[in-house]
Amino acid sequence: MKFGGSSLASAARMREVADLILSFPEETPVVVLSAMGKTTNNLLLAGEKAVSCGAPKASEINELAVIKKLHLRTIDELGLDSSIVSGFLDELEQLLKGVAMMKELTLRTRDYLVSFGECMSTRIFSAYLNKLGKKARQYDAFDLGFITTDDFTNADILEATYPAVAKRLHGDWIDDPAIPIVTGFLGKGWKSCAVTTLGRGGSDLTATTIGKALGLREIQVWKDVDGVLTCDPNIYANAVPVPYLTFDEAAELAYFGAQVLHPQSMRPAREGGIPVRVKNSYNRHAPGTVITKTRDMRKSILTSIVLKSNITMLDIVSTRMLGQYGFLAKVNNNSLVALFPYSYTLSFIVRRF
Ligand SMILES: Nc1ncnc2c1ncn2[C@@H]1O[C@H](COP(=O)(O)OP(=O)(O)O)[C@@H](O)[C@H]1O
Ligand SMILES: N[C@@H](CC(=O)OP(=O)(O)O)C(=O)O
Repeated sequence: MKFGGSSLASAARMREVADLILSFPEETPVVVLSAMGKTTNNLLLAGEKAVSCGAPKASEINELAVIKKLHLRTIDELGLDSSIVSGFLDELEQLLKGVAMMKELTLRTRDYLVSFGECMSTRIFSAYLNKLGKKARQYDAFDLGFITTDDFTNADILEATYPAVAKRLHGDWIDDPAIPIVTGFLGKGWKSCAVTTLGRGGSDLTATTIGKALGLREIQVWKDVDGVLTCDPNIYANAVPVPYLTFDEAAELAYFGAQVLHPQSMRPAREGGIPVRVKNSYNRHAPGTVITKTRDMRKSILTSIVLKSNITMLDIVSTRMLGQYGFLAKVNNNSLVALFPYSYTLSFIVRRF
């Protein structure tokens, strides 16, 4: 079960999520959590401000105060001990001072900086479940076996992750059963051994990776909408849930910008043949969207519409392309979104910078 930042924005939401998990007493879920609310955005903003504010002012960055307030208030309202996060909050402040001194925020430091969000949310939630009498154990994905490429801010999960995660979670469960509470979004670079992140929204990928590693029956991704909708609800308020999708359809929607799922997250589920259910933590009885390998295609012609902004369409027309090959190899495809090859026309859709 994965819960995104929108499901964990406050102490009240944490209570609700705990209640939801405990409402399946016969299940033994693995729980994956994102950072609370908008914490990742605030950490990134704080990092950017630190670059230019000068070391003495780093402690006064507004986003740092917002992050501190949210986490300390949540701990207080849940009746937990502030020592759960105080070490992280102190270190975060030191890190921002360091960034301010260096006047530089590398991609590697950026990943370390944002990791504080998931490290804190999982510790708070795990402590809360334990307080409720439900035994839980917190895991940092980078210590659990999530091994990634060293592409900071957009790392890819390596194959070695699956056996490593399975071994650790099985072993711990046999030794001392407790609900695992795992940080989403984070990994460990295989060469650098530094904290990496899986790209924005990467906790969905953490969840499907664990699903495949353990061969689970189902992967549930809990959001703040009634499933994957026919359109982004911020663009069209009357969008309705799509009850069934295939992995390919969901991956395609995510790739073309439907923010609801991480673009890579369908891959492990597809490889493991594990259904993904997208549910609403604010409306738990809504059926949501079930994503599987195949579905009945007879009823729907159009599944969902994605709007992608800042793109340009380029048509290249030349009769010299007829019967030729190797033309595409010469095209710089760094910003390529889609390509339509015809006999002597190439239509490109590229990102606008
Ligand atoms: N086609 C779509 N279906 C559902 N939600 C969408 C779609 N396109 C964009 N969204 C947005 O995605 C949000 C959910 O994704 P996200 O914010 O990543 O959730 P979480 O933080 O809970 O993981 C919704 O609140 C909605 O605004
Ligand atoms: N906290 C990270 C990872 C994530 O998956 O978040 P969410 O589940 O809230 O989209 C982010 O904001 O990108």
